[in-house]
Amino acid sequence: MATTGTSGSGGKSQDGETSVTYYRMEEVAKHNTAKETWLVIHGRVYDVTRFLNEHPAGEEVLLEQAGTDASESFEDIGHSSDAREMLKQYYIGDVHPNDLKPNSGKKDPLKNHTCKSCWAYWILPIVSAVLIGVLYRYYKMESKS
Ligand code: HEM
Repeated sequence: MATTGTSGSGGKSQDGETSVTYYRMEEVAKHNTAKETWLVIHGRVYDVTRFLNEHPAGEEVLLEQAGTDASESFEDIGHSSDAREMLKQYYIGDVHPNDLKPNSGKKDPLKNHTCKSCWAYWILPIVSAVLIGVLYRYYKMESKS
C-alpha cells in the first residue's frame, strides 16, 4: 500500500509543503515484471517500465533488479551523471521510512562519512615524525661517541 506524507522530496502541494508518496518494499516487490518494473535506488522508488527498451545495457539487467533495492548494482556500474539525471523522469515516490535500510539515502558514501577515525589522519603522522626525530638524534649521538 502507498501512503502520502510530507518530505523534502516529491511534488509540491498548494500550501508550499512538499508531499511524497511512500511505498512499502512489499509493494515495490510486486512490481517485478516487464509489464510493471519498479526498483529502488537510494531510498527512492522508480517505475522504469517505459525505460526498459531504452536502457543502454538492455532490459535484462533492469528486470533482474525489478522489485528490489538496486542501489548497489546501480552504483557498481558507475553510472554517469546523465544516467542519474534520467532517474528523475521515473521517480514515483520514496520507500516507507520503516523499510529504509540504514544508509540507503547515501548518494556518495564519502559525503555522509562520519569522522570516527579522523584522529588517525593527523595523530599518526605527528607521532611518526616525532619518533623519526628521536631515532635520528639517537643515531647521531651514537655515531659521535
Ligand atoms: C532507472 C535506473 C537506471 C538508469 C536511468 C540507467 C541508465 C543508464 C545509462 C544512461 C547508461 C549508459 C552509460 C551511462 O551514462 O552511465 C547505462 C549503462 C549501464 N547500466 Fe544502467 N541505468 C539504470 C539502472 C541500472 C541498473 C539497476 C543496472 C543493474 C545492474 C544497470 C546496469 C547498467 C550497465 C551494465 C550499463 C553498461 C555500462 C557500460 O557499458 O559501461 N543500470 N545505464
